[in-house]
Amino acid sequence: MTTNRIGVFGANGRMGLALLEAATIKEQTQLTGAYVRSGSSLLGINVNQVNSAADNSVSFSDENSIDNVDVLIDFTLPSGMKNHLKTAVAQKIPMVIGTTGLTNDDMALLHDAAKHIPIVFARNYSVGVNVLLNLVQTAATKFGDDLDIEIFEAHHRHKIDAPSGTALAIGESIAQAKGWDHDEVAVYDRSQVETAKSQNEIGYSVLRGGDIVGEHTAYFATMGERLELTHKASSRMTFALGAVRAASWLENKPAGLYDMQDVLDIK
Ligand SMILES: NC(=O)C1=CN([C@@H]2O[C@H](COP(=O)(O)OP(=O)(O)OC[C@H]3O[C@@H](n4cnc5c(N)ncnc54)[C@H](OP(=O)(O)O)[C@@H]3O)[C@@H](O)[C@H]2O)C=CC1
Ligand SMILES: O=C(O)C1=N[C@H](C(=O)O)C[C@H](O)C1
Repeated sequence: MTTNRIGVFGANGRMGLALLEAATIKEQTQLTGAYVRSGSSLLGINVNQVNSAADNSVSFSDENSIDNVDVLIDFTLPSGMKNHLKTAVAQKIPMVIGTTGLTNDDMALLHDAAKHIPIVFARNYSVGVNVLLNLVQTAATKFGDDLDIEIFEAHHRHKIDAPSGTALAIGESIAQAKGWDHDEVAVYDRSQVETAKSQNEIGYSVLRGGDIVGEHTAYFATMGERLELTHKASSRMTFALGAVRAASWLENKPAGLYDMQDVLDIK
């Protein structure tokens, strides 16, 4: 296997820093780009000064000057991701994207871009959550119709989007198995719904606090019993190593939109 040269957008972010380390320590990959915004005070500074586990031959550089990379990784915000996507398409460089909080319009841009370059997009790069996406489909269909489905997620105090991308992916996976339109069955705010819960709903609830890396529980509750399927991430390196694995998997793939279940071959 050849060595993939990896460039990381948003390299100074929480995930960015973990990705610099993951691309450095994986044998099949080499970190060659640590991209930050134009004007960042980090430009020119060795990445090793910010994360001592990251390759000390690389310095932070401007996100508008990409070269010497085989694949780009983006865990930023939707506004950043859209710009980075344009750059990747213009330079025909495959992308791994983990940014959440995307709108339907943003998703349409991803689908368009994937006509030109191969892209892996996943709202969670852990193995556990991608297995969970299959398990919830089994749970949702093995109980009868008298079933209440709720999804709870907890994250650190800095997280902006809610519910998390992973919570929505779990809900969409359940909706698909039930033959439901997710947008029609999702309930985000029960305080405004002054009726009892119906069984054709997926309810979401959210906690934000401290340094929680990411926790998700899908509840399947009926009369007399309740099944709870929980995933807990305890390190961002889990996501970063998954994303770097996806970057290696992308080598020689044709243009198209893939996800982490494709990478893990568990669809
Ligand atoms: N799919 C998955 O497995 C996971 C996904 N995530 C997602 O990754 C994203 C980032 O999370 P996290 O690292 O915690 O966030 P941070 O806030 O720590 O980092 C965000 C990074 O994005 C950069 N950025 C933001 N806006 C722009 C822009 N318009 N142009 C260029 N760069 C920009 C920031 O740069 P600056 O400092 O200059 O603002 C910073 O480097 C979130 O959407 C999160 O939900 C997180 C973990 C796992
Ligand atoms: O913002 C985070 O931190 C995370 N975001 C992703 C999400 O929105 O699901 C994945 C993970 O849970 C951490």
